[in-house]
This record gives sequence, structure tokens and C-alpha cells, in this order.
Amino acid sequence: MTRVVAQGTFDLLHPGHVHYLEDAATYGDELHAIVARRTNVTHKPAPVLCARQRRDMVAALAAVDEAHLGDPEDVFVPIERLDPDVIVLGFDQHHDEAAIADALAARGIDCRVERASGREPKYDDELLSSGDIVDRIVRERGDGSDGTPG
Ligand SMILES: Cc1cc2nc3c(=O)[nH]c(=O)nc-3n(C[C@H](O)[C@H](O)[C@H](O)COP(=O)(O)O)c2cc1C
Ligand SMILES: Nc1ncnc2c1ncn2[C@@H]1O[C@H](COP(=O)(O)OP(=O)(O)OP(=O)(O)O)[C@@H](O)[C@H]1O
Repeated sequence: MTRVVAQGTFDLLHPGHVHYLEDAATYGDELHAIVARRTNVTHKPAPVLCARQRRDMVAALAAVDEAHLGDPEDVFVPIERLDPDVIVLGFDQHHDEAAIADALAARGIDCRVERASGREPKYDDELLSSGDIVDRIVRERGDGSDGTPG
């Protein structure tokens, strides 16, 4: 059995997330998804949804065998427990493959690091970004200041 790990924030699921997880699943037999804790999402606004809700939605996707809450402090704790054969990074994730490979080697974890493919929108109006979904909600539902009902 080849065990694969994917990870991300997975706030407000959209087809880009589904693409990433389906692509990651093709790297092995069993896909585990790690859901980032709010305190570790420092490179963009904090997620709207709590970590348990994000985990439960990711776990409901067909490509995912198990979804796990990330560790709040040490991101390598779940990796040590799951002991994957492959970690598949998202196509646009800021993580550096070589740095992760070095950290894995330092901990004696024998695991390769791959990068998933991206997914283009299928049609004009498709939103493939949690941040863009939030922006559209704020713009179109807003607080009533633009005349629309709050
Ligand atoms: C191998 C790996 C393991 C990770 N494990 C965790 C974890 O246990 N807990 C956590 O909060 N974040 C973890 N992260 C970090 C987040 O998933 C990630 O850095 C980021 O916050 C999510 O970014 P994105 O949703 O923009 O892709 C891990 C990242 C990597 C690369
Ligand atoms: N269009 C897409 N194609 C492929 N993978 C995607 C796409 N959008 C997101 N992903 C992947 O899903 C994973 C989790 O994404 P994340 O939770 O950061 O959502 P996001 O919508 O990209 O966030 P935001 O747009 O708010 O920065 C990341 O690895 C990311 O690469």
C-alpha cells in the first residue's frame, strides 16, 4: 500500500480543492488529508470555518480515505504518525520541496515530495479560490451599504 498525504486549509471547498485531492490520490493507494489549524494559516486571512468542519468536509470527498486535524505546533507530528510514502504539495503552495525533503530526512522519514497539477476554471464564472469566494460574498451580499439587503 502506498500512502499519500495532501494538506491545506480547505476553507469553503471549491473544485480546485477537489482537483488537488483527486490528483494527489493518483500518487498511491490511500490518501490522507491534513487540515491546517487556524494558527498556522499566516500567509492569508484566517479561515472562515473552524478546523473540525473543514476536516469533516474534506473527509466526505470520494478521493480522501481519511482527513486529520493538523497539529497546532509541529507540522511534522501528523507526518511522523501517518508515515506516508509520498507528500503531494498543491500546485501553488508556497512550501519548498527541497526544504521539506531535508526536514523529512532529518527526522528519519523516508518519503518523497511531489507537486500536484493546477486546474483552470471550466467556465467563466467558476471560482477556484476560497479568498475569491469570500470577496464575492462581501461584494454581492455585503452589509447593505450598496443598497442590497444586508
Ligand atoms: C508536509 C506538511 C504538513 C503539514 N502539517 C500541518 C499540520 O499538522 N498542522 C497545520 O496546522 N498545518 C500543517 N501544514 C501547513 C499548512 O497545511 C499550510 O502551510 C498552509 O497553512 C495551508 O496553506 P494553503 O491552504 O494556502 O495551501 C503542513 C504543511 C506541510 C507541507
Ligand atoms: N485551481 C486549483 N487547482 C489545483 N489545486 C488547487 C486549486 N485551488 C486550490 N488548490 C489547492 O488546494 C489546496 C488548498 O488550497 P487552499 O485551502 O489554500 O485554498 P485556496 O482556495 O487556494 O485559498 P485562497 O484562494 O484563499 O488563497 C492547495 O494545495 C491548493 O494548491
